[in-house]
Amino acid sequence: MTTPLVLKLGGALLENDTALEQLFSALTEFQASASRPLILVHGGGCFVDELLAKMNIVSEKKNGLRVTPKSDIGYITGALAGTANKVLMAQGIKLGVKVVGLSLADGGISTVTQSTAGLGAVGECEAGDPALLTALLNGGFLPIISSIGIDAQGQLLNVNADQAATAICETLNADLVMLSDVEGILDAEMQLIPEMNSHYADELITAGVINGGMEVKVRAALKAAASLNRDITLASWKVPERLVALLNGEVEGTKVSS
Ligand SMILES: Nc1ncnc2c1ncn2[C@@H]1O[C@H](COP(=O)(O)OP(=O)(O)O)[C@@H](O)[C@H]1O
Ligand SMILES: CC(=O)N[C@@H](CCC(=O)OP(=O)(O)O)C(=O)O
Repeated sequence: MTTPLVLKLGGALLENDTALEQLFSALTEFQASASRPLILVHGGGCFVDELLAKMNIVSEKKNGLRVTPKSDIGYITGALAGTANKVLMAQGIKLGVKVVGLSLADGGISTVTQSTAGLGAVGECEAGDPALLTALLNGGFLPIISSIGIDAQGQLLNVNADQAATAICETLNADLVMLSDVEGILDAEMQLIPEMNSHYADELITAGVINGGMEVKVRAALKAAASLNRDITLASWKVPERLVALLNGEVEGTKVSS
């Protein structure tokens, strides 16, 4: 099999039907021309925020990760493995793509354990068994994977979707492109940083220039870059006419290397 490509989708993209339609049409164009196995891993923090707000639940993040009381994990599972996953499947189905909706727990594609950082039902994930994904890719299916995991004790866990994408990338020894609301990592003057490595990232995190969700994303990208010995791309979904070129490896956004 040629090297698969894992594409992580996050941010407001999931709530933007026009942008999703443009993205899926770029994906079908890419698949037709590149004939390369493609896997989507998605977030949906925006759906979680909305649902919890409707339930009058105040949600807090620590260092970019959502504190997840056990009493909230059912709602969060519904928003991520339910709404977000099915919204993405719907876009694929409209274009005749053979989509399969999964979570990190399906077929052991990732091993998830509860975080010890005192965040409640939050999971940390590692590479798992590639068998299910390989079978689906060989069958011409497009796996769409949410970041809900289940640990060995059967607990549902909320995993950050950038970390989930990293684990799936490691499961398949794949390339990784992460699409977000920003064009890449920005410096203190809000200018795009084209290349990032671990030393520079540590410096910018210490200085507070990289924070919140981007800190989690950069650390996840650095981990994948080191374990797979390949560059990871962080880019924006907001320039649809550039998406096919981006998926074909043309330089966009920030390139993260170990
Ligand atoms: N140095 C930085 N460069 C770019 N974005 C940053 C930076 N530091 C913090 N951020 C924030 O991180 C966000 C991206 O992280 P996040 O919202 O978790 O993305 P996603 O939901 O796509 O995974 C940006 O929208 C921005 O608000
Ligand atoms: C533990 C943790 O922070 N989980 C995230 C999972 C969703 C996510 O990562 O969504 P985006 O990629 O759209 O930000 C959350 O609850 O928001």
